[in-house]
Amino acid sequence: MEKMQQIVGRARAAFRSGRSRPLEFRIQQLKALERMVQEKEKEILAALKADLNKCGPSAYSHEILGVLGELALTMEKLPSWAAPQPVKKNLLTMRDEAYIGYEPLGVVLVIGAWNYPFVLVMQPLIGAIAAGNAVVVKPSEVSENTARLVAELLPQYLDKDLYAVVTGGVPETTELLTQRFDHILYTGNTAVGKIVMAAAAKHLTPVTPAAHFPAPGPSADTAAAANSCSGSTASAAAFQYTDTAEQQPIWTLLTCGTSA
Ligand SMILES: NC(=O)c1ccc[n+]([C@@H]2O[C@H](COP(=O)([O-])OP(=O)(O)OC[C@H]3O[C@@H](n4cnc5c(N)ncnc54)[C@H](O)[C@@H]3O)[C@@H](O)[C@H]2O)c1
Ligand SMILES: CCCCCCCCCCCCC/C=C/C=O
Repeated sequence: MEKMQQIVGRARAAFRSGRSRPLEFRIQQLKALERMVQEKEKEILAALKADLNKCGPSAYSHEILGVLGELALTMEKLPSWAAPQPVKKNLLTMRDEAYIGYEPLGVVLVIGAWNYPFVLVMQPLIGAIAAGNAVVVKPSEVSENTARLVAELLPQYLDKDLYAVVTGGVPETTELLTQRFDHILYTGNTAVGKIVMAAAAKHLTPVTPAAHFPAPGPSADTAAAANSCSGSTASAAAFQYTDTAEQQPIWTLLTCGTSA
């Protein structure tokens, strides 16, 4: 495994080149991601089946439609989301052009969890690309087939330097977290959430956690049960919670406003 410093350094250098910023580039990368999900749907579903025995309508709607829906919405709305917002002038600014302009933050780390292993890395990735950031994606090692597939596919469709994938488990995530990121999007249990936030604090990096269901690490059995083909109370409840409380447009978290 390439040293984390090199991976993050390459993403930062690519971000500094400025090429992730133009709206046309961001939309082109999102289109490539859409093409990836459409062309590799069978492989994605096979990985979910191998990891979690997840299949049928539950796998398709959450992990494929969920991602395609996010992509379609983001590509449609991005021009208006990214446009400068005029602000009211006052005596001091009346001779100025006053507006809020949205800027990307830099290099964003996305840490995913095992139970929705594809959608939980793809949705934050979509938001981070849309906002013009470079991204390092760390899929959950527990769903190893999906993690391997994400690592194999993303470089085939996206800018390799701007958007990197790191696979592996606790040692790799620990090493990755020694690096400075400009924002971290973490999904997982609360105990690891505290580790992630403590590591981020050393660099004053803000973290957006999605860790509201404290849970012990899964066994193969619990993973399979929670995501069985027939569905389960556990996965339905998780979906409902997320649907009502967490489907926020992440891009708003990943940009900072500046006003003239
Ligand atoms: N709110 C939501 O949207 C949402 C969505 C999905 C899952 N969840 C929560 O996440 C839980 C599943 O999370 P999990 O933690 O079991 O998933 P997990 O075991 O897949 O771990 C999540 C990530 O943390 C990393 N990690 C694990 N131990 C670490 C350590 N010591 N140091 C640094 N990184 C470490 C892993 O590499 C992985 O990428 C669910 O049961 C639920 O509670 C919440
Ligand atoms: C036509 C229906 C499309 C629905 C797509 C929604 C996709 C959302 C997937 C959410 C997955 C989040 C899981 C959270 C788990 C918490 O433990």
